[in-house]
Amino acid sequence: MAKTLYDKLFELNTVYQAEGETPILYIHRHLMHEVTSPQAFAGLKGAGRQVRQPQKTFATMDHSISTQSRDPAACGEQARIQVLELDKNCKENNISLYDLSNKNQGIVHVVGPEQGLTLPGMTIVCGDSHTSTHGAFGALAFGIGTSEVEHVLATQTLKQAKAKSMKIEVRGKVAPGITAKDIILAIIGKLTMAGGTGHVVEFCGEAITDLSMEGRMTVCNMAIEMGAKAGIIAPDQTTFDYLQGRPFAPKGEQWEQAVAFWRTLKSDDDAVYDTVVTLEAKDIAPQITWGTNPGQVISIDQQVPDPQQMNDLIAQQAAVKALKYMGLEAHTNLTDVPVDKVFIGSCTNSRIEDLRAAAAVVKGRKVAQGVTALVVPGSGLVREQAEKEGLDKIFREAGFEWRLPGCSMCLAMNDDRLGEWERCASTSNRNFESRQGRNGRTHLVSPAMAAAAAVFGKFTDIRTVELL
Ligand SMILES: CC(C)[C@H](C(=O)O)[C@@H](O)C(=O)O
Ligand code: SF4
Repeated sequence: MAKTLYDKLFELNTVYQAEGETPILYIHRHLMHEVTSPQAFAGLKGAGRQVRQPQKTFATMDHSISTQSRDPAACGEQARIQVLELDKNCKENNISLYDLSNKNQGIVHVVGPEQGLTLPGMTIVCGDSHTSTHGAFGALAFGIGTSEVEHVLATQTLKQAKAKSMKIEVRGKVAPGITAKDIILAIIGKLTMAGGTGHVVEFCGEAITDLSMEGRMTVCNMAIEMGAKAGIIAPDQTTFDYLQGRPFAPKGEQWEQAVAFWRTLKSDDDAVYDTVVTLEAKDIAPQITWGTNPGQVISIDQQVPDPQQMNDLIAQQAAVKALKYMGLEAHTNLTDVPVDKVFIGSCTNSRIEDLRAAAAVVKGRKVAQGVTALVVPGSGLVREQAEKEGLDKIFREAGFEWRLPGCSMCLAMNDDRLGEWERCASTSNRNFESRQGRNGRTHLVSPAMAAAAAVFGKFTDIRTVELL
């Protein structure tokens, strides 16, 4: 029978299967950060068990750290304990750690691909929902809970039922200025935040294969925001070119063999999916969320929707509540709405291409009066590359803060957060109530749109902005 890419990845990595039982997958890479690992290590220790394959686990520090200083105590006692626990646990168990003094340190989903740890065909897990990012390489990658982290540490395997399959095809080419972030927000807008529930989503079509690896990661990163278990994109030459020469990528003859195998990782032409969704790329305009879930999204040239015009009662009630929280009226043009803060960063949009896109808009301009704007590179290597290209200078001269790598203002778990009722243009992936700080208001946008909001002081249609 014809197989989908997901079928192939699942079969390839199943090490135990029996009638009436949940299959068991082998796990190639276990990524880790300071927030979801301490209890897992404690559980393991309590049970007197060892880490089964420490060389397959890689850790970094990202959530509970400051991006203004490398002092582990900078974000308070709880954060300090988390960070030091991770350090201790990695040392005790021979696990590689990119700690705060390591130049490769950064957000776990930026670091993995960058190091070549993320390879096609692999199973990759992490105690973090945005592990779906790694699916951009044709890996089966998904977030797991803390008890599963413990299980993977002990066995290097995981019980996993097979999900349903969904194909999302984005046909044709996007218009100039439209980015991966706009594509995925438009998809979530169409499907809603629950549209992918129970599915592993394969993204395909010309607009997807046209994307760089950075763009593909942005798309798969947010698969989780429509409720999907994972997102995947079939590997191709773009994938191989990105990976070649990375520290953990295969070398020499092994590289050739690997690429030959990776080329087989695609859905058969006549493969059947449980759900199929199609979008036309040319219809996608710059996207911006107006509400408190990522499905509450519009094109920048549309007005904020009127709940009274919504047929679905639940959607209507959610919209009323969201508008109240966001301090917005129906029929508002968001291009009339000022912002207080701008956050360019997170595992969705903190890679070099994202910073280049933002810098292109910022160049020759200044951050608007009253706006606080920060750029937080996703990793030490992204930061280094950006500095080599002089992007840091462009940002600093315009009045942006240029930070050290970490999750920063994506979530209110460190020293960066929104003040009460502050409005933020953010390149991150979640906009629920208080996500970026108590009673903060988040609008999810692309890096170029965030940069435009910073320099014009209000949301701006990137298609109207001239590059200086
Ligand atoms: C802290 C962590 C468990 C969490 C996640 O799983 O996604 C975080 O990364 C987030 O983005 O909310
Ligand atoms: S950057 Fe944000 S979404 Fe990504 S792992 Fe960190 S907190 Fe989660």
